[in-house]
Amino acid sequence: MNALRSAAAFRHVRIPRVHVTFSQRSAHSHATASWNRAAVRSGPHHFHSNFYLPPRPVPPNSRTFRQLTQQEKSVPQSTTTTAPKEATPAAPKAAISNAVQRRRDWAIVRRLAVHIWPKNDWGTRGRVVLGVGLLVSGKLLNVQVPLFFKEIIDTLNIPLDAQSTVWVVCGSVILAYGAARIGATLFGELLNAVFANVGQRAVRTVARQTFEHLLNLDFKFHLSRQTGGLTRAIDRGTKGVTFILQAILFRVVPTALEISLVCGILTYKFGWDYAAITLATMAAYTWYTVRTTAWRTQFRRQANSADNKAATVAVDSLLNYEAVKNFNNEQYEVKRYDTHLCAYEKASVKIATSLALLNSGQNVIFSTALTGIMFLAAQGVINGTMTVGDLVMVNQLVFQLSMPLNFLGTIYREVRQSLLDMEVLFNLQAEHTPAKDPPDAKPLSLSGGKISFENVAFAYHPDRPIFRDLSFTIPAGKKVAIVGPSGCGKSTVFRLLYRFYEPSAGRILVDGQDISRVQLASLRAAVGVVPQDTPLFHADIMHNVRYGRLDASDEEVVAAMKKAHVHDTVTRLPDGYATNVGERGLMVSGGEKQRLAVARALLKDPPILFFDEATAALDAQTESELMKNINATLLDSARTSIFIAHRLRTVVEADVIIVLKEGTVVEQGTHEELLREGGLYYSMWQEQAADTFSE
Ligand SMILES: N[C@@H](CCC(=O)N[C@@H](CS)C(=O)NCC(=O)O)C(=O)O
Repeated sequence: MNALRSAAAFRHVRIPRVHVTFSQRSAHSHATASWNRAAVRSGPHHFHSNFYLPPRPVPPNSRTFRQLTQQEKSVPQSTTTTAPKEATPAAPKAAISNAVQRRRDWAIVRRLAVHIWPKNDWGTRGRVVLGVGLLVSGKLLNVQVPLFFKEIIDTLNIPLDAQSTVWVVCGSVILAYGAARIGATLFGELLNAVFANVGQRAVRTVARQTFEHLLNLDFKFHLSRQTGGLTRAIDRGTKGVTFILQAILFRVVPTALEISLVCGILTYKFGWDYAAITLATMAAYTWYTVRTTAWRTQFRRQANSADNKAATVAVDSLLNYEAVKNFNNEQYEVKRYDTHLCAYEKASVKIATSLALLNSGQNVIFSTALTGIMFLAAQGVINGTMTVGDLVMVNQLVFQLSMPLNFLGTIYREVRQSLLDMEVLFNLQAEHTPAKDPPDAKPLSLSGGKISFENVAFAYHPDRPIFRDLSFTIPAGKKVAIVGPSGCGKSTVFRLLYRFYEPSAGRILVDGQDISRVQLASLRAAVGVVPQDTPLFHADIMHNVRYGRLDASDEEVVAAMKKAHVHDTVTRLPDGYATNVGERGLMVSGGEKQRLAVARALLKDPPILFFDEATAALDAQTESELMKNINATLLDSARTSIFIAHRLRTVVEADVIIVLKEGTVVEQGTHEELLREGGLYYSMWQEQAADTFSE
């Protein structure tokens, strides 16, 4: 039981952070290069290579592990970092029956199987066929090793001629023994190499599909989700894909094949009783391992939770050290920290002691069976029905099975966790399907860009309606402003026109076509926006502006930047257009950002252009400069432009001003007409004029 002993030697008292190679090895190489160093989980970049296995939270037991709280599910951190707090998206519902869970797990495995045997991908299929060939050949060679060993012993176990040499007696069998061992290992490693591609392709496809799906989801979804949670779900889910594929392809299938081969050889050569003992041992071993691992999982969960809490206390106290010092509370904080360390210590001790119990139990079951088999075989030798070589062969055949089985518990635990992570990932795709174009949808055909809202009703929350019955028309090619007090739904007009949201009643028409019946992509291509807060990528200025039209040449970008009056500012920067704007554009001032947004819109050159409070964050001076630029560059007679504005001075030149209040149009006309009317617009104007005066 070398392998079992070597596993015990590698035991970790703390939750293990282990490096391992997930490769199928021949029996003896397993005993030396222990699985404790074998990769049990790998990320998209580490399908076969060594990698860091984070101490992950694991299912407490198969009955209740779906009920883990989010906190418990977060990846435990070292005690000097804060545990991630964001919720994992679309977590599976709590309290589902075992049968339902099993069905879901199988559904996930079936979904993965599609990637192993993808339609029309003959390259991948070829690799799979080759891989299966390598797998079977490797295992066939592996079971030959004890057979050759038997031959060697039996040939030597007869009175030999004094002149005989090893070459004459059993040289060729010894060579065959060595070749079988080398062959088994080589085939195993080749299998790894062949399947690396299949596994990585599956990971890439799942990650790409999820990412694409998330980008296609509507506004509502993104507003209600934390990005950190989403990326973590993708990360963990794709790691789960790798792990499950590896576990099935390199652990479960080869081990099952080896058990069948061993049982077949034993039955064929010595009768069914050997095979019966072997099979019964495998069943008992598996049952004990699964039960004990499920029970042990609670200790890992407790340790993870204590680790997270200790980290939270440590970070909190260190960040607020001033408060700690001001009130002389160092000892109080240490005590708080130590409470969690104590819980961690207790849980870790239980992890170690229960691991000893698991390993001991596994060893007892296996060794008992091996001892029983040795008794049977020894009796066979005494009876003359078996040779000494047969006894050695039976021993080695069964012993070889202990190598892969030594990590059964770990694999079981990790497979369950991977299934959970993948369920979260696949639920993201299944539960939030983005709206599709109707089958008869045609591309939007523009003839000027007239926009009509007809009796539109809409609410973000059912109890707080934004529009009840909104109707207005924006004439083609005109410059129109939508104004009104905060919360009157000005910005929602754009979100509905861009179909970020769908109205609950009424219609929105562009040049007489109902926008819900046209192809969404064509609608969005026709509408551009200069938003209040320009989203900038963590990239250089050239990339950020080109985002308006990805196929624009450098010259076109520069021309747009010149029109937006920001070219000179950029060329004065040491790195010019190659200047990185920083994470979310933090390196760029508000005014520059707006100009970049205008340049982007100029590149897109849409027939309908929205300014969604585009200048609201700017001071009066920058605002008036920018408005001059906009008027001079973006607004030609061919373009319908809509200004959503809070500051009325930016819209005095508009052809039509629509005044909204509580989700309906209360006034409409030119600036002069509305002032003459003396209504809401007039009072807003007076109010803002007074504010400007006092400023
Ligand atoms: N024989 C056990 C233990 C195998 C083992 O030693 N696993 C390594 C990881 S590859 C370990 O460090 N386990 C720690 C633990 O299970 O707490 C099993 O079947 O799971």
